[in-house]
Amino acid sequence: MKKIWLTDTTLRDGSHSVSHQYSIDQAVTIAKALDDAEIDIIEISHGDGLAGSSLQYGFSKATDNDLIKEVSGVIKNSKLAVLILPGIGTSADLEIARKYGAEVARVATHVTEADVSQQHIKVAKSMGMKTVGFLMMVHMAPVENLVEQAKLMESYGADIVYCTDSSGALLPDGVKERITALKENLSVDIGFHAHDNLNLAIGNSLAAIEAGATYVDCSLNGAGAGAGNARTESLVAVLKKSGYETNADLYKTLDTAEKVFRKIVPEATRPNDLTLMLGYAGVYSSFLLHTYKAAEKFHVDPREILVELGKRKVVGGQEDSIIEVAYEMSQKK
Ligand SMILES: CC[C@H](O)CC(=O)C(=O)O
Ligand SMILES: [Mn+2]
Repeated sequence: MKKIWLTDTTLRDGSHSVSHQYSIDQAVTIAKALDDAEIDIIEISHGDGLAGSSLQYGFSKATDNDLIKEVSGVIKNSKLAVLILPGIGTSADLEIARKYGAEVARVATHVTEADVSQQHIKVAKSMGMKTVGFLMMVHMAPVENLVEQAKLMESYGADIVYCTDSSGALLPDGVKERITALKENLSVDIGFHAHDNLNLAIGNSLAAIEAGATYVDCSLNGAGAGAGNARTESLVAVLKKSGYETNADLYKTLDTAEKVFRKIVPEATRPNDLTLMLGYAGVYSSFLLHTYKAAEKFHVDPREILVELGKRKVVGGQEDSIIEVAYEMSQKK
C-alpha cells in the first residue's frame, strides 16, 4: 500500500479564514486534536508565513513565536511546521521558530523564483529541520520551468518539493502533468497543496497522488485562503477508501473537524462566486479579502478586479495592485 503523509495547515493557511485572529488557546485546542488524530505534520504561523503579521498582510492576534512555543508544548505525535517566504521572514525568524519547537521548515517562493530560497533552505537544513521547497502559483509557469525551479530547490538541500496550486486554478490533468514531470526529474519526495476555488481540491489531490506525490496538504473544514484547501476530514476518508495508507485515525479526524474546529470557527470556508473567480482567473487565493475591501471602497465589481488581476499576472507581494486596479476601474466608470 502506498503511504501518504499529511500536512494540516488549518493553523497557517486556515488562519486566512479568521483574518489571522486565532488565540493561543484556540490554536492549542486545535493542535491537540490534530495530534491525537495522528496527522503527520501541523503547520502554524500567520497565514502569510513567519513575520507575515503586518499592515500589508493583516496583524495576527498571537505572535508566531507564542503560537509555536505553546503548540509545540502539547503535541506528541505530529511534527510542527512553519512556512516562511524569503523576503517576509528572515533566517533569524526561522532560527527562533526552531528554538521554540518547529521541526519542519517550508520555504515558499513564486514558481519562477526558487533561487531566493537557497539561504533559508540551507539554514533550515543546518538546524536539522526537515525542509520543504514550496513552489507557489504553479499554474503560471510552463512545466519545464517548474521542473527547472524544483531542481534548484533540490540542489539547495530540500527534502521534499511541493507543487502549490495557490490559485486553485489547475484541473486534474494539469496536476497530473506537473507531478509526473517532477517525479521523472527529481529524486526527492513530491508534495501537492490544493486550493478549492474550482471545487477540485480533493480530486486534484488524488490526481497528484496517483501521479506520484506522497505528501499532500489539507485543512479542517477546508479552512484557508480563497475557498480554502482540501478538507482534512474528506482527504483522510477518500485516501482510506482509495486504498492508500496514512497514519491518520479517520474517526478522530472527523471529530476534530466537527466537534473541535467547527465550534471554534463555525464557517471556515465560504465557496461563492468570487472564490470561483479566483480559480477561473488564476489569482492568488490570499487576495480574496483584499479584493472584497477594495471593491467596497471603490464601488466596483470584485469579479472584474479579479479578471484584471489575472490578466496582469499579479503575484503574491503585489497586494497594492488590487487597490490600483480597483481605483482605475472606478475612474473609468
Ligand atoms: C503566503 C504564502 C502562501 O499563501 C502559501 C500558500 O499556501 C499558497 O501559495 O497556496
Ligand atoms: Mn495555500
